[in-house]
Amino acid sequence: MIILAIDPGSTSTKVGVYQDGRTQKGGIEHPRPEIGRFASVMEQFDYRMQAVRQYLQREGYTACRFDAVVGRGGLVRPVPGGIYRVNDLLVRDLRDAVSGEHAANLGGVLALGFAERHGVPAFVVDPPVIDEMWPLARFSGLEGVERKSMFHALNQKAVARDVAQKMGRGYDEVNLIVVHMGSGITAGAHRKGRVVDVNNGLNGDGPFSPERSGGLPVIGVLELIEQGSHTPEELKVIVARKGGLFSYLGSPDLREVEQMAAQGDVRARVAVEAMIYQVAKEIGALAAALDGEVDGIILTGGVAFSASLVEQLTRKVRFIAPVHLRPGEHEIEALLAAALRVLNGEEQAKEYTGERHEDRG
Ligand SMILES: Nc1ncnc2c1ncn2[C@@H]1O[C@H](COP(=O)(O)OP(=O)(O)OP(=O)(O)O)[C@@H](O)[C@H]1O
Ligand SMILES: CCCC(=O)O
Repeated sequence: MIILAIDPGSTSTKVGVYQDGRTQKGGIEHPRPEIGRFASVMEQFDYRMQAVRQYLQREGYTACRFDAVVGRGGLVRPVPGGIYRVNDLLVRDLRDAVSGEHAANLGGVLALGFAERHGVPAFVVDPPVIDEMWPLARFSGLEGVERKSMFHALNQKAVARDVAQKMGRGYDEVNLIVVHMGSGITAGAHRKGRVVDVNNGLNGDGPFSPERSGGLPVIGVLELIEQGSHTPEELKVIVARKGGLFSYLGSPDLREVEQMAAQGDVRARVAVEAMIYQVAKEIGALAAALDGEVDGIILTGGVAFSASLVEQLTRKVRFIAPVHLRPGEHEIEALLAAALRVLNGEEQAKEYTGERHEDRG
């Protein structure tokens, strides 16, 4: 059995190949000036196809016949968690960016691009739009503006299942707070297998991150528009891509920022401390949402590779529950394992119908 997994991120495309029990993982970096040439995510399709093709050639997979291709799910309409066969409707909603622009929108279309050449099925798994929020979490405080579920669902669920298993319990038996810290930061309350509350970093909700603003004082933002310094369209881009560490220091790269701090840049040190402070507050809020019944806190994503950040954050939140580290992302493994479950007949792929799903139970 040979399966190809494709996981597009904002500046890289990660690739995985499963072959008879073994997994090979790798990736292609896309320098910001190169990727910045494209006006939209979908315009990158040919460029990313070519990059994956070159990667497969380099690694000696040219003559391979894949049995399935699986991609990271994108911002389609809200759906229940699970594995989805890539169909025409799903491709249309990814192309139309019905729930917003994100590099992940390329996952399903790239998977289909390769699958069609091999005459095999393409799947996506646990897209970021999974909606399992309970009703109270949907309130924002203003009628007509609702909090929406959009988060690093694939990685959060993969590490949560892994930690639950290490605890000797099922994912649906434990309460976990999972914090994915990458370019964006999302923190989810996983209550017995269901993500009942989570911040949507792309929409200006939750802690600030390397490149997202997180929640902002609304009046301050409105004043920026009144003063004419930014249009609403510009502000939407800033909130999702040019906020956080980037806005304070001109870099969304925590490694670079930590270097600046180590060389005595006080602004860099304090900005990182502020990010840690906000993440800790978010974890505290989710602990309250779970009535204090928290079996573990999981720190994951690229930022969790920073020993100093993890140490400072752990000191602030370990009174809540034991802290587990799963640095980096575990998306390729989760994608390949899901496709394998479908091919082995252990799980059925769902049909994407484009109907909006909200778990309001
Ligand atoms: N060893 C490290 N030490 C400190 N920071 C790191 C390290 N490795 C990666 N990072 C930081 O992690 C961030 C990127 O994380 P990651 O690769 O998970 O993000 P992404 O895939 O671009 O976005 P996302 O995870 O939000 O989809 C960057 O700010 C990067 O500097
Ligand atoms: C994956 C959606 C959340 C984010 O990128 O911040």
